[in-house]
Amino acid sequence: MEIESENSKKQIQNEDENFFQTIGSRKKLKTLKVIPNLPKWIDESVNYSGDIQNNSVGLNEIEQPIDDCLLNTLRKNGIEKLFPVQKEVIPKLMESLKKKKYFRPRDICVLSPTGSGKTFAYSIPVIQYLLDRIVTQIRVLVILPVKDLANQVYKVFQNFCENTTLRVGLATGSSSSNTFYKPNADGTQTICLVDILIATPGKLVDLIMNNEDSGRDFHLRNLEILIIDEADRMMNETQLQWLSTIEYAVHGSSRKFYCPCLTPNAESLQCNYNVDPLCACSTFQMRKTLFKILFSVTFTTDPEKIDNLSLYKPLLINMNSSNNDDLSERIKPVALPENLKELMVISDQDKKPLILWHLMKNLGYKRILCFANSIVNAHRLGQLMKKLPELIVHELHSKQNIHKRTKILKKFANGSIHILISTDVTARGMDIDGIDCVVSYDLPRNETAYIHRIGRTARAGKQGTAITLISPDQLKHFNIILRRTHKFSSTSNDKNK
Ligand SMILES: Nc1ncnc2c1ncn2[C@@H]1O[C@H](COP(=O)(O)OP(=O)(O)OP(=O)(O)O)[C@@H](O)[C@H]1O
Repeated sequence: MEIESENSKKQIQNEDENFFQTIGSRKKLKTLKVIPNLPKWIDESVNYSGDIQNNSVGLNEIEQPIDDCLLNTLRKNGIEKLFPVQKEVIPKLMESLKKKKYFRPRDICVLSPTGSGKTFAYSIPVIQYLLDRIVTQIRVLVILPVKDLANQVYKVFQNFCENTTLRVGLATGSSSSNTFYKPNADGTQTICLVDILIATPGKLVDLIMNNEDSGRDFHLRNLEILIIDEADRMMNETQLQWLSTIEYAVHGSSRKFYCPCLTPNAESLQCNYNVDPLCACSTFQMRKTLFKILFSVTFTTDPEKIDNLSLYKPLLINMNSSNNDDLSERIKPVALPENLKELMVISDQDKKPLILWHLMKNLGYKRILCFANSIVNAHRLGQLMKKLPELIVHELHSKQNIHKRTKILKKFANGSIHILISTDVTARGMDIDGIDCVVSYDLPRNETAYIHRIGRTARAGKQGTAITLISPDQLKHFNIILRRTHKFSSTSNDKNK
């Protein structure tokens, strides 16, 4: 009897466990994996190998020839070969831009690892496209998430445009000049002063909106090409609604227009030229279309965010060459720089500053970029490290103004600073020459942050080391980050782990 009642008790308990989740219980419930419903164009991506060592080509070896003045600038900067992303993307963009007069080009989205040369991949073809323009108008807009990055890209464009008649403008919160248009001699018209505008979203929205309010002379009615660098980060800047503001500034109040060829009753149907097939009306409106080009290391798997970009028949070029069957995994960060060595040091929190000192003094690293998770942490560590002998240490964070940050970065690049302790403000896109070691002093929050941090070294095919300092209790979290980062990375990366 007793045994029977024991059994029935157990049975009831098991049934209960199946129906109820007890809060705080250790039992793991199987959770179903959510598979995002991603658009078909991601499945139809064209994949290439991003191997800089084996897949670079000579400057004259691509299908569409690069103009002599751009070739001269490249050679002057010591560039003799085009990296894989440049080899694949430059001819495709040139071809799309050539045909742009007659056909609306497919929008292009490029995924490529950190330090693989994405900036040249978009700057060369758009400058070449503008070389024979007659009237100066803002025709190209490059959007970047932060001032420091916008500054960096501005310098690249300025360098390429030096021996041309093209003018480049910079619109960030701290840019010294905000004059992009001026009145002509008799004051009857306005003259545009820039062909290519590099901007951060906040400043650009401010220029567009204030122009509307106060009648200033800023407009984007002639904009033809929109380049979105660090596209995945830009997709998160939703609070400003920067993309719809730009599109509004280009197209005016309505992006739709009446399409009489599709219906006898013209008023009853509007043809959305973003999604509908080309027709007589849409070709008539061709001048008003905006060619969108996106560059990123990582990409969102959120279908809503992708949809918000309203891309036109997008073509995805993936330099990560992962052929994973799972669509959502294909656009995740997969490839790391080829010559990157990843290391981790398990240490108690109070020993970490000494490890940093040891790396510099005993292991011979010359220039270390060290990441902390907050301004307070960076400042505290900076103050402590400054007390250690024979080390020149500086800190860098968003509370410093852009001029101070630029000055520090310049000093760091020319070797006058040994260790730069930074928040994640420098983690994305910053190209600082000669960093031989990146240290994550605080554990990065996720795999995306980790990939961007370690991507500050081993750039352009060079060697580099990334070291993560972790306390024993962080090991589990760091393992998850590593597993996600290396899930599909190539064997060349695996051997460096
Ligand atoms: N063909 C080339 N030959 C030699 N160096 C190059 C070449 N192309 C680019 N570089 C150099 O490689 C470095 C990295 O380039 P870039 O900043 O464009 O990389 P990125 O892919 O945009 O990186 P991130 O994703 O981190 O922003 C730069 O210093 C650039 O001058």
